[in-house]
Parts: sequence; C-alpha cells; structure tokens
Amino acid sequence: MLEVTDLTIRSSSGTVLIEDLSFDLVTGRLTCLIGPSGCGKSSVLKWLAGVLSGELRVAGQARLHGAEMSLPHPAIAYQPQQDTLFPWLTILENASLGLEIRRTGRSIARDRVRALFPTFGLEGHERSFPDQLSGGMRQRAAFLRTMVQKSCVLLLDEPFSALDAVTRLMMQGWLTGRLAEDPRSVLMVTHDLFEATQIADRVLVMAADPGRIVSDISITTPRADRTEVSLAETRLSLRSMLLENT
Ligand SMILES: Nc1ncnc2c1ncn2[C@@H]1O[C@H](COP(=O)(O)OP(=O)(O)OP(=O)(O)O)[C@@H](O)[C@H]1O
Repeated sequence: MLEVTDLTIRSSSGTVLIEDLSFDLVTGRLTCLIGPSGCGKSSVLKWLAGVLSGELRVAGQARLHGAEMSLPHPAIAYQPQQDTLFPWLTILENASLGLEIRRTGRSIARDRVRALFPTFGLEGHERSFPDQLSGGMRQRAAFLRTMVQKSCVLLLDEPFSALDAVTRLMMQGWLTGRLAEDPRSVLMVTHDLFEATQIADRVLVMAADPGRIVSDISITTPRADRTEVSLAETRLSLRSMLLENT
C-alpha cells in the first residue's frame, strides 16, 4: 500500500496550490482522481513521480508498505499527460525504454514490448517514429511503456484522453483485466466521469484553491455489472460535487 500524508505544495511566491492532501492506494485497486482543471491533480502525480518543478515548495510524506520513500522511486511508474516519446527513437525503442532504464536486457525488453504491439493497435509500427503516428497511437505507445514496467504503483495522467471511444473501451478493459491478473496500485487522473465509474474501485474528488480532496467514494458494483444505468446515480452525484467545487 502507498500512503500520502499531509501533502502541501506552494508556489515560489507562497501561494498554496495543494493543501494537506492525504490518501492511500491499495494494491489491486484502481483509484481515479477527478476535479476541476487547475485543482492540482497532475501536480500530485508529478510529485509522486519525482518530476515536480523544483521551484515549487513541498511538504508531505509518501510511504510504501509503511516505509518512507524518497522520490522518484523505482516502485512507481508514471505516464504523464503528454506522451513524452523521444522523437529520435522508434516506437519500439520508446515503448521498451522504461524497462531498459530499469535494467531489463535490451532484447528481452524489446521482445516483451513487441509481443503487446497487436493488443495496443501498434503492430506494423515498430520501426515508425513518433511523428509518423496519430496522437492516439502515440498515447497507446506511452501507455504501453508505462504498463510493461514491473512497478507496483502506476500513476496515469489522463492516459486515454486522445483515444477514440472504441479504442478507449478496449484499453480500459485491458487495464482492468491486467490488474486482476497482476494486482498493483493505480492512481489515474481522468476528466471523464463515465470512465471513472466504469473502471475505478474508488474515486477521489478534488476541489481547487487550494487543491484538496473533498470526497472519497468507493464503487463496489462488480465491473461486469456496471452499465450506463447502474451507475447513473453515482455519476450524477460526482457531477454535482464537481459543479459545487468549480
Ligand atoms: N511550476 C509551477 N509553478 C507555479 N504554479 C504551478 C506550477 N505547476 C503548476 N502550477 C499551478 O498549480 C495548479 C495545479 O496545476 P495542475 O496542472 O496540477 O492542475 P490539474 O488539476 O492537473 O489541471 P488539468 O486538469 O487542467 O490538467 C495550477 O494553478 C497551476 O497553475
């Protein structure tokens, strides 16, 4: 389990961007983080990933299985909002980079990643460069790069925002299926309430000025029983919370 305690982030001028944020991420559970634009969702992920701008002032602690962590930490894999693929590397090289950095041998890493290219709709593009692919394909390559890492915590910042509706459903299904086989803690930012209620075990709702958690909702309906209708009430209540806090 990953625990975040009393996270406060201030700008260099002292403005409080995020105040006293505390939450935990349980292994095998997918937590969605929602909230109005600018409330600090990406900043939470960036801090946990160890890539928050150095000019921001941060207080707070992260613990993994009870032990304090220094960030960045190899137990955490991060997919930023932008795909951040290196333009001079092929899609295969980009997608296997996370594994290679963590010392998986190059050919093993590439074989492992190549095997998933069909599932991620990237087959035939192993040697393409990022600027030869659509935004959705680049996002799937970045998602693949994150998912193949063996890290026990995954931070996903709007991982499906560039995907068409059908591909998005396929990737959501793949993610939840993968988590069932190989449980990890997932914190995923989304602006899509339907997505959140379809795949999350829990939804954390943030408000802005300063960024803080205002609601923590567990979704216990089994995923197979989740439909437009069965979770309509949950979506309505999430929407009202967002409207109240925007
Ligand atoms: N380096 C920085 N210096 C000063 N302020 C920053 C910096 N980075 C982010 N902020 C501010 O922190 C706040 C939170 O930004 P953040 O990107 O985390 O929000 P968000 O909820 O992820 O937004 P969105 O949903 O639009 O992606 C914003 O007010 C933003 O302007």
